[in-house]
Amino acid sequence: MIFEILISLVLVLSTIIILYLKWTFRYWKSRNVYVPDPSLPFGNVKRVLFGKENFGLLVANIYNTAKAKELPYGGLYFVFKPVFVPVDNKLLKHILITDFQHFTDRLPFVENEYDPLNATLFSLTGAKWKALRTKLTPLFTTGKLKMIFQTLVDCTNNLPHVLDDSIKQKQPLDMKEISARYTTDVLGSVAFGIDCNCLKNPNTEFRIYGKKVFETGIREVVVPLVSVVSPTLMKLLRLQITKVDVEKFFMKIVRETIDYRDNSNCSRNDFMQLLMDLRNQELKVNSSIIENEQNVFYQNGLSLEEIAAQAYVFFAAGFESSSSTLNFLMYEIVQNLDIQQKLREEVQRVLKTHGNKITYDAIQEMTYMDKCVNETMRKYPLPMIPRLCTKDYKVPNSNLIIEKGTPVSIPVYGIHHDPEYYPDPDKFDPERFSEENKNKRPPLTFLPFGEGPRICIGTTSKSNIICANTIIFISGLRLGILQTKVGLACLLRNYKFTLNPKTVVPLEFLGGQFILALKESVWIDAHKV
Ligand code: HEM
Repeated sequence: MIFEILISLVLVLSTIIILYLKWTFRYWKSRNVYVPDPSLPFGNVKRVLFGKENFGLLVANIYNTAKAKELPYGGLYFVFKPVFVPVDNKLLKHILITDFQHFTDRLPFVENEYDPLNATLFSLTGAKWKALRTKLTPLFTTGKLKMIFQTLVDCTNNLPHVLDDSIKQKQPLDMKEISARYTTDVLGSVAFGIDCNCLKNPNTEFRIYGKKVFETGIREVVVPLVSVVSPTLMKLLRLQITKVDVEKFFMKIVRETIDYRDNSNCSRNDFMQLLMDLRNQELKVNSSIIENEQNVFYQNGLSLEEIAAQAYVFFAAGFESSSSTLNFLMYEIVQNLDIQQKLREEVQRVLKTHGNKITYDAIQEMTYMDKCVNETMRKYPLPMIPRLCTKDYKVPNSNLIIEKGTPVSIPVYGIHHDPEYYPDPDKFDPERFSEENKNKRPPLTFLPFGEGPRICIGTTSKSNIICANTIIFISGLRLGILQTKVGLACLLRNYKFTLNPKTVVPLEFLGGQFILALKESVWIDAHKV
């Protein structure tokens, strides 16, 4: 009898869930929004959740199909959560810039009481985000970047040893690993003030925990899933995005560094020092950009947890993006040897006029390198940028209302591979970024750093940012690009590179990810010039 009751209960419950999902899956169709057919119970992301498809590429497919049907937008279901995908170029501008006050946040957001290391600029919301952004923006001025430039160059000191060893031992270089170790050295040094020496010793504690930040398992799929589908449940269950051992490690490092510098009265040219200097600075922030928040928001100096969180996000946000850019660029120039040769000639010629030293000004003079880096970020960007609708939004020239709480996926990969903007999009062609060609494209067709007030903080802004009543002109080279270029100049000045047959061509991306992560490494052979 009990068994029969149980079976009936399960049947009734399953029917209710199926009916609920079926009803949910009518959401976009009833609003006349194109959506690929969802399937029960995962909507459109079954293959993503089972590690078979990259989420950014799924969004790109929706962009392509909607664009082919001449539609201004499309949608998808992340399990049962409807997600909006803008396609039209003008609509993108509204969401990212003009009507930003409707889309100020991104998922997943974080409650800092039980996930302090994730209370970063990337995940904070509303006025808290605005206040912190205003506070941290001055850290990225040209002057500050010039100040830490030598630290970047020092991190390349061990690169030639790694190359010489591989030549001596006739072993190919695992470019993914080398880029990751070099980037860890740079970010460990500039964000945490630690000499990691990962290029010399790949098994340092910093590299081990740095790797853990990006390791994916079931937990790394389930927690972000809950955060997108039900932020309320995330709060109720006090789920933490950061892994506990990773949090402990980074908090310990920051505490020790701060104590050491305070007690020994020593300082360094790095972000950790700049963050420490912000400890006692009170700031009056005009948060009028965020509606329904109090107009003026007072932010106290940074606490230890806040310093740790920002150093951590500089590492987490800067690591994957910068190291993969270097990795993909090396892959492209071993496939296109004429481009490699032209790049090497530029590096050697410019360095000669700078006393054979890699200087800030020398890097800025390498214009062909700039084109190559841009073309790499076009072909291999962060494939999708998330936003969250924070206030109901009526899409211009349509009856559609994007409801508060709806996640928005900006289809960066789709745009960067759209033949209307980039003919023959799979071809690696740095000349797409000549002044003439750049001017031919509409705005918002190159989004490697995002756009609008939430654009990557390590970037140049076309607009000026108002901070504590002072206008700060952010200019010069972006930190992420700067470290990629410094690494590249060091690699190319004395070495040639060819593709090792171990590399799987064409490259394949891992499924189940939000970034373009490679399934297999890029293997290359180094030769002295
Ligand atoms: C080639 C290197 C890099 C690329 C391609 C890149 C790309 C991006 C992108 C696409 C976003 C999202 C922007 C948006 O939502 O509109 C972002 C945000 C961010 N990035 Fe970067 N990034 C790079 C390097 C760095 C570095 C080196 C740092 C730190 C030192 C950094 C810190 C951040 C932070 C803090 C945010 C969140 C900004 C906010 O919400 O206010 N990034 N980045």
